[in-house]
Amino acid sequence: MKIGLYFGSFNPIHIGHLVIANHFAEYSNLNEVWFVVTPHNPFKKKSSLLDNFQRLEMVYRATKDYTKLKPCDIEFSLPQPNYTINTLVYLQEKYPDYEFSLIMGEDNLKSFHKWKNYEVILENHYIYVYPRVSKEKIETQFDGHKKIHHINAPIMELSSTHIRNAIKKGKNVKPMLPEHVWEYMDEMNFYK
Ligand SMILES: Nc1ncnc2c1ncn2[C@@H]1O[C@H](COP(=O)(O)OP(=O)(O)OP(=O)(O)O)[C@@H](O)[C@H]1O
Ligand SMILES: O=C(O)c1ccc[n+]([C@@H]2O[C@H](COP(=O)([O-])O)[C@@H](O)[C@H]2O)c1
Repeated sequence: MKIGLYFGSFNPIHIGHLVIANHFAEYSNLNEVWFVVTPHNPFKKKSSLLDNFQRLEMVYRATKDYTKLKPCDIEFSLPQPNYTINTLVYLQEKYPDYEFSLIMGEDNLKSFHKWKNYEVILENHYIYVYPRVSKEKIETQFDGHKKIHHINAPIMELSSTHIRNAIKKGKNVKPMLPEHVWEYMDEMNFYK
């Protein structure tokens, strides 16, 4: 079983995330894509984050109609901030027969050399990188690395930050969110 791990805060999950995950589920050799909801990204402040379970609930609602896309709460029970290496080691021990790969945007690859034990991650896992912002490839120290594959996926310039700010200003953000997520956020008055 080949699993693509798509890590993020998902505060909230939006159409950009869903389009990417679905692209990998449909056009790569991955059997499933798991959205790993991160309680605390070591590079981000935790203060603006919605509760873990509410972010997980949004991922659950976004993926429930897609058989190959799954929410994953594995990081909720691991030490924080959440270093990806710890999660990968834990998952590999729990599912020894699965092959876990990472899915990340080109923006994240630029700072990947600052991640804890990134060399160990690269030794043991493939990384699938998709473009962000422009179709022109961003150069990094990982160019040509045999474990890193660049995949041509659709670009949607959306971000959770933009969505949260727009909601605060009273703007309509409905088209940027999976329908069930928008309904839940609206009902719960999130980010207002
Ligand atoms: N529009 C998008 N298209 C494709 N990938 C995205 C998009 N937005 C974010 N990602 C990627 O999704 C993963 C999880 O992202 P994250 O939850 O941090 O979302 P974000 O929209 O970047 O959030 P924030 O604005 O709060 O930083 C990261 O790998 C990030 O690069
Ligand atoms: O392991 C690390 O050192 C590390 C450093 C920065 C980010 N990450 C993980 O990368 C994921 C996506 O990050 P971001 O910046 O797009 O929110 C999230 O799950 C973080 O925990 C991991």
